[in-house]
Amino acid sequence: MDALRSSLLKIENLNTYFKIGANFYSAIRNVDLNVNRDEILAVVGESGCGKSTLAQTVMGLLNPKDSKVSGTADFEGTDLINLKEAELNKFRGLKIGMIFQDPLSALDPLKRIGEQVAETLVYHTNDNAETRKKRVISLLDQVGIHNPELIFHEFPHQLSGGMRQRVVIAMAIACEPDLIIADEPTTALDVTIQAQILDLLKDIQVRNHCGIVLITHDLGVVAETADRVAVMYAGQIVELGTAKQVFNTPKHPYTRSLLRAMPQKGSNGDDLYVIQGSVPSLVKMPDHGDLFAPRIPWVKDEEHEENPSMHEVEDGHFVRCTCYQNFQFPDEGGQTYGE
Ligand SMILES: Nc1ncnc2c1ncn2[C@@H]1O[C@H](COP(=O)(O)OP(=O)(O)OP(=O)(O)O)[C@@H](O)[C@H]1O
Repeated sequence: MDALRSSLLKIENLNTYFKIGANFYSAIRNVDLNVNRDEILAVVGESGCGKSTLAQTVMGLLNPKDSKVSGTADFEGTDLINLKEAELNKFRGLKIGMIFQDPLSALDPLKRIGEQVAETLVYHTNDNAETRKKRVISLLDQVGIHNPELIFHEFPHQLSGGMRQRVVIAMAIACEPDLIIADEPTTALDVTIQAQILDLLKDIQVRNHCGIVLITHDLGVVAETADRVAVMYAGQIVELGTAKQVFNTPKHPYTRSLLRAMPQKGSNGDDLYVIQGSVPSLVKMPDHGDLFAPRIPWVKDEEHEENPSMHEVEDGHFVRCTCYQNFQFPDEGGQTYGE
């Protein structure tokens, strides 16, 4: 199936550094990632792993005064990384739609919904006002807003959180972009609304034949929605595969830890696994070796590669570092591991 999907975005050797004090520190490290048409690719990891920075780097949204970027992000033949702002604006909204976590901050409180959804159309099309209005109402309808003519005239504060996120999605799909980048699109919503928004994203992906990058810290969201999954830790992809591969046969200790830390149905949470430690700040991040090693201290040094590389463990399923090969959690015997 994957071989049939055409590549939309090809990220190669992408590095992002932030200036903190007098120095630059790595936030994204040598990321290689393909996003295909007709797929939902989830990027998962704890807070601070670099998911948003990856999206912002690709979209040219970082402040050049405190960041540096190297590598390429080839979108249908154009490298987005070194594009000037004016050139990037031809892609944003038209070819690539963006959905952010907090719909309220994505919307202007002083503008009516219809006007805001129309803005992308004003920028990218020559439609007259009447055609635009029809299109906006159709878009509101497509994202599941039941009374689009009425909502067209309302202000953001008059809508619920779920409705506002539907409006933001309508804005993102207004020009039928080939790629949608959704950064934690359901995090600010309650659980039942989350499921509806994920269903909507899936419908849009199928209907518009686009590719979607779904950034989330919530593996539950991924299991329901994604075709492929990239697991990020400390700015690196540590595991990549189909959702089935990553969920059914997870390899990297980080992926396995995230899955173990997921609440299970019927559990009261008492037996929830807690991953030791936390994602280090950029300043404290080691600059080589297996960056997850400090959080699995029972694994002997020699089990890690000095410069962990990606290994293909089955077709399309990649894992970083060799430490996955014998990895066990302490309650599986991991503490006596290697003795
Ligand atoms: N402008 C910035 N200047 C300095 N450091 C930054 C900047 N933006 C992000 N960082 C740091 O880069 C790392 C990655 O952050 P990022 O927001 O990309 O992670 P994330 O996985 O998306 O987490 P979250 O879901 O909490 O946003 C973090 O250590 C963060 O503190």
